[in-house]
Amino acid sequence: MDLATPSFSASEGLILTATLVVFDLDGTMIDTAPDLIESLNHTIAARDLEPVSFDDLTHLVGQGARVMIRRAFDLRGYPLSDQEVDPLFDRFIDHYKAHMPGQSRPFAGLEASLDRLERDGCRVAVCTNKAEQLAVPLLRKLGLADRMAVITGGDTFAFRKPDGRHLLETIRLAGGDPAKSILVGDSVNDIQAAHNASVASLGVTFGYSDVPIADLNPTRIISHFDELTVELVQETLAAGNRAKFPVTA
Ligand SMILES: O=C(O)COP(=O)(O)O
Ligand SMILES: [Mg+2]
Repeated sequence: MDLATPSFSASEGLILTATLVVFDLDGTMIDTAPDLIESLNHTIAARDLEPVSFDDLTHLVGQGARVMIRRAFDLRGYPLSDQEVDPLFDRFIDHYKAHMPGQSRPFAGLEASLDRLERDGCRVAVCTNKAEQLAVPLLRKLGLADRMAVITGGDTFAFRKPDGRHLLETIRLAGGDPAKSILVGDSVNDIQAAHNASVASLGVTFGYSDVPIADLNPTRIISHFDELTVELVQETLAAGNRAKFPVTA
C-alpha cells in the first residue's frame, strides 16, 4: 500500500454525507387537520364568526397560525388589523397546546417508512411552517421528535417556506447536503421552497393542498407512505428538481 496516498479524498468524504429526507409536518407527516380546525374555530368564535370546514382549511393552512387566522377572518369578510391578530394568535396557541396531540396522528405507514429509510442509511428532519413551540412538542408527544436530525418551524428563521432558505438552513443544521436531500411535502409552499432551493421534491396526495399536487410538478408523487423507500428517494434525487413556477394551473 502506498502510504503517501490518502485512503480517501475530500470529495469521497462528501459521498459519506448521508442522504437526508426532509419532511413537512401538517398534512404530510401528521394528520393535524381536526385539531387545527378545532383550535381555529375556538379562536374565531371569540369574534362570533361561523366555524370553518376541512375544505376551508385547505385554503387557510400553510403559512402558520397567524396567517391562518387572518385568512379565516378574510373568508368571513372581516379583515383583521395587525394589533387584532396578536390576542387571537395567543388564543389559538393556548388552545392548541392544551389539547395536543388531540386527534393528530401520523399518516398511515409513516413510521414504517422512517424505519426503512433509517435502516437503509438515510437521515430524517422536519421543515414546517408550524410555529416551533407547537411543532416540537407535538412531534415529541407522538414519539417522533428524537429521530429527527433537526426540526425547524415557520418562526425559527426570519424566512419560511416557500423561501428556499428555510429548507437550505434546515439541511445545513441537519448536517446534510442539498444535492443529497429531498423535501417531502403536501402543498405549494413545500414544492416551491424545494424549487427555490434547487432541491428535489416528493409530493404527497393525501395532504391539505387546495390544488392537485401534480399541478405543482414535484419530482415524484406518492399517495401512501408504503411507497417511500430508499430506492424512490434515490430515483427522486437522480431526477432532480422539476417544479415550474409560477404555477398556472
Ligand atoms: O401550519 C401550517 O400552516 C403549515 O404547516 P406545514 O408547513 O407543516 O404544512
Ligand atoms: Mg403541509
